[in-house]
Amino acid sequence: MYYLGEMQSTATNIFSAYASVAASMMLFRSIANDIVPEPIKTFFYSTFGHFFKHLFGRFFSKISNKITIVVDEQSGMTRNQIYDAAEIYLRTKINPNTERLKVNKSQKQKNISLSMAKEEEVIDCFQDFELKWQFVLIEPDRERGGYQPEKKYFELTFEKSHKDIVVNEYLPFILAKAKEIKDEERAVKLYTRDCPYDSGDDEGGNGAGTWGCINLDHPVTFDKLAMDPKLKKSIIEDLDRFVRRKDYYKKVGKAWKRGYLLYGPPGTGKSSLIAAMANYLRFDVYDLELTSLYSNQELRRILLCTNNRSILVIEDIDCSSQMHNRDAEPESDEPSSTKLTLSGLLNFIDGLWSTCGDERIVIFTTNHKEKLDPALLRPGRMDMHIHMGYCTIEGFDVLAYNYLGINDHPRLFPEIKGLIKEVEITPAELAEYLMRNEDAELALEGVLDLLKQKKEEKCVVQEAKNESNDDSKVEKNEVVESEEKEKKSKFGKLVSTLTRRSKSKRD
Ligand SMILES: Nc1ncnc2c1ncn2[C@@H]1O[C@H](COP(=O)(O)OP(=O)(O)OP(=O)(O)O)[C@@H](O)[C@H]1O
Ligand SMILES: [Mg+2]
Repeated sequence: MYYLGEMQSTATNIFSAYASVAASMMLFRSIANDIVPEPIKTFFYSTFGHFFKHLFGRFFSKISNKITIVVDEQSGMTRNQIYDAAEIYLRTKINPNTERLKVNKSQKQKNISLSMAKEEEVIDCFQDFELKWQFVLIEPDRERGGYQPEKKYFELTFEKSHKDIVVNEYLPFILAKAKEIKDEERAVKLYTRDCPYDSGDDEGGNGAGTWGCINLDHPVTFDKLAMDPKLKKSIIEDLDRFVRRKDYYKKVGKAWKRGYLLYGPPGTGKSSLIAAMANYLRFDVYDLELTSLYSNQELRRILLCTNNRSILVIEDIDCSSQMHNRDAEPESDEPSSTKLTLSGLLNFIDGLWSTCGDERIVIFTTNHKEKLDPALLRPGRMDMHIHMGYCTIEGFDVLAYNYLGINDHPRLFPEIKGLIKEVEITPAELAEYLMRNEDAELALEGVLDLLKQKKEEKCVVQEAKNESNDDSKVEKNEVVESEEKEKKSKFGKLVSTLTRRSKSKRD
């Protein structure tokens, strides 16, 4: 047996006595296995039925080439990471016929999880061989009194020939898989500066008074977002590529970070997209309100207190940059290097800070891309510019399915879709109307009325425009006419003056 984790020291002589007995047993079993021919074993099995089959099965399997690794809960004074990883990983392998399970939920977990109960076994497959996990719990002997901790460990049994693969590949695979599951299960956090709650998180990085956090219980996911399907696909691919390219970023000497600029009218889903990204990657979100900051130094301090695998969000960057163009305040006597400026922010994000952490995403949002400082739009600054526009037909399909659970309505869908092509309507407006009635048909009628109203408004605006165009044409014509009249009159005057002069000359 191999012991991973804490090795309890026992008296050497007891151990060696045990070892020699065990060795003799092994030798005896091995000889027995070799000398008892297969037909005799089969004869025994068929003749003495289940009892002997079980007995001999156990006996002969024990002599087979199996090895057992013990994965203790503790590794010295600390927890054994392999034990923790195995516990998480094995939850996904629980056999449906298992009769006893344990149920768990910690504060950091989103959902309830099940794990193996005492003495339960789980069979796993790796590459092309089988492994057996058994959970062992040794409860304290109450009669002995005094403090005795309970002892928990897993026994992992497999064929000896696979020992190297298990140690070098299977156990690292379990560590990686458990991390993936843990990330998947942990609640995504939303950090803001004005949140009164502390994270209660001991992962470090959150200086007291710097960021408070709550769970980001935003239910939005990519499939619920109404947006251009190609754009959605390209965003998901971009995120996937980003997270799997750690080595690539290292190789090309770039900080492992990515920047997105989301722009579009209010209510088109910029904030929803950020939440969908966070839920997809299971990254925490740091929502930074620049108006609450007064200097580049403060910004630096704040940003240094953010964790890896996170999204830093600065919404309405056009407003923030205007507000903090503090160089424009002539009466301010702060040295310009300490004031908060957009260039300070960009330099920090692009500069050394970006190399301090891993898997960082920065997202800026704006309703007015055209108002942005060109420094922000410079190629290479934000890796992807994402336009969130008015609702399209595909977007409506997503919303209708999401809010009403329907894919079609023979009468209302065609009319609604026809109007969606003609008018500008945000997904937020549509969502609001789709939610107004539980009855799908009534909700769709509401949407149709809204769209008709929008179309009417559009027509009125168009007519007004046309009229104002006509007016300006009329005005233009009038101006031309009056100018011509004036010219004519001037010409007339000139003619009459000249005629008068020539007349007088003649006279
Ligand atoms: N593209 C979308 N897909 C699905 N729902 C959407 C979409 N856009 C908006 N919504 C709905 O409208 C609400 C408001 O949208 P959201 O806050 O994401 O818009 P925004 O673009 O961030 O607006 P603002 O520019 O005002 O910040 C969302 O909670 C969601 O219910
Ligand atoms: Mg928003």
